Order: sequence, then structure tokens, then C-alpha cells
Amino acid sequence: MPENVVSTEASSTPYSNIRITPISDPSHPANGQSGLFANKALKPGTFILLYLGNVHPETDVEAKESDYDLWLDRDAGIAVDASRSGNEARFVNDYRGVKDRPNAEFREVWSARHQERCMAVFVLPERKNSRATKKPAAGKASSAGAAGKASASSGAGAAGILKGEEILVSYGKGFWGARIPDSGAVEKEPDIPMLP
Ligand SMILES: C[S@@+](CC[C@H](N)C(=O)[O-])C[C@H]1O[C@@H](n2cnc3c(N)ncnc32)[C@H](O)[C@@H]1O
Repeated sequence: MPENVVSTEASSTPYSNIRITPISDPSHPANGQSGLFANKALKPGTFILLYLGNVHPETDVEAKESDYDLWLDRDAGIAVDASRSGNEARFVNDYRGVKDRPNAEFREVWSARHQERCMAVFVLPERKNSRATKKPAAGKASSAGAAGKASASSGAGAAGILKGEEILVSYGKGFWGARIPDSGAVEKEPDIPMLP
């Protein structure tokens, strides 16, 4: 049993903490598509939402073409595909070309609502978020203080996700490696759950 249990209340829908938003910013690599944005400040390490879809064996031919397919249990060869049915989480974008780093991550959980193992999206914990642990540059104490105050008043703290900010994960090297084979950057990424 995974250590994270998501209660029925926490996974009640529609999720009020996020919203699906069409992207109309030419500089955004997913311009013309949609993304997932925070409706309120989200604290580091907190649960955002479940990633729901069609649970299938990795041999499923249809899912091989999907851009919404996530490992559920890699050892057992089980994945969850949200291309045909899913929830808001299917709109979470990858951070590349949008921000320097992700602010959220996929984690395995036990869903009390569904009584089964699920994948979920969490705010990146502080220890994994270099934005939170970075020391302010010398002589910048006052601006660092101002920034700290601004995020404290929004409730997210130094890391976390601010109200209105896009929720961005890393799809991992498998996903992008299969789509952009010559991309050297993706090879440095740890192996993460989106299927290639
Ligand atoms: C799981 S979907 C994400 C939701 C998608 N934007 C939508 O509106 O349906 C994955 C697809 O989103 C797009 N996408 C997500 N993050 C991206 C990024 N950083 N750069 C380019 N395309 C991205 C790609 O088309 C990718 O195949």
C-alpha cells in the first residue's frame, strides 16, 4: 500500500483548487491548447488532484499513441491513460519551455474514494524545489524580503505554487526522448512516469 492516502473529501470534484485554462500566449509551447492553473496558493508538498483515466496493461496498442499515458505500476506493466476518459489532471503541462523547473510532481497514492491505487499530482516539496532553497544574492536582502512577504501573503511560502500560476510537472526523458530524439537535455532528467 502506498504511504500517501488521499481521502474521499480531498478528491471531491470539481476540484476548487485548480482550473483548466485555454492557453493563448504565443510564447507558450502549448499555445492553443489548455493547461492547469492554481485557483489559490498551494503549499509545498500538498496534494493537488488525482490523475484519472483508463487503467490498462502496457501492451495496450491504443494507449501507445497517447500523449496522456502515465505509469501506474511500472514493475507490473500497468499504466493509466487519460486520452479518452479522465479528469482535470489530463491538462497538466510539462515545464520545458515554460519555466526553468517544475513546481509539481506525479506521485503514487491510495485513493479512498476509488479504493484503488492511483497517480496524483502534488506540489513539489520544498527540499526538491531549488527556488525555495536558493539563498538570496548578497546585497539583495531587501528585495528577497519583499518577495518573501509577497508569497507569504499569498499563502504559498517561498516555494509552493502561487494563485494564478500554471501547474507544471516533468514528463521525463522517456516522453520527450521519443518525441524529440536529438534533445540532449532530456537525457539528464531522472526517469519519470509519462510513457514514451
Ligand atoms: C497530457 S497533455 C497536456 C494537456 C494539453 N496541453 C491539452 O490541452 O490537452 C500532453 C500534451 O501537451 C502538450 N505539452 C505539454 N507540455 C508541453 C511543453 N512544455 N511543450 C510543448 N508541448 C507541451 C504536448 O502536445 C503534449 O503532447
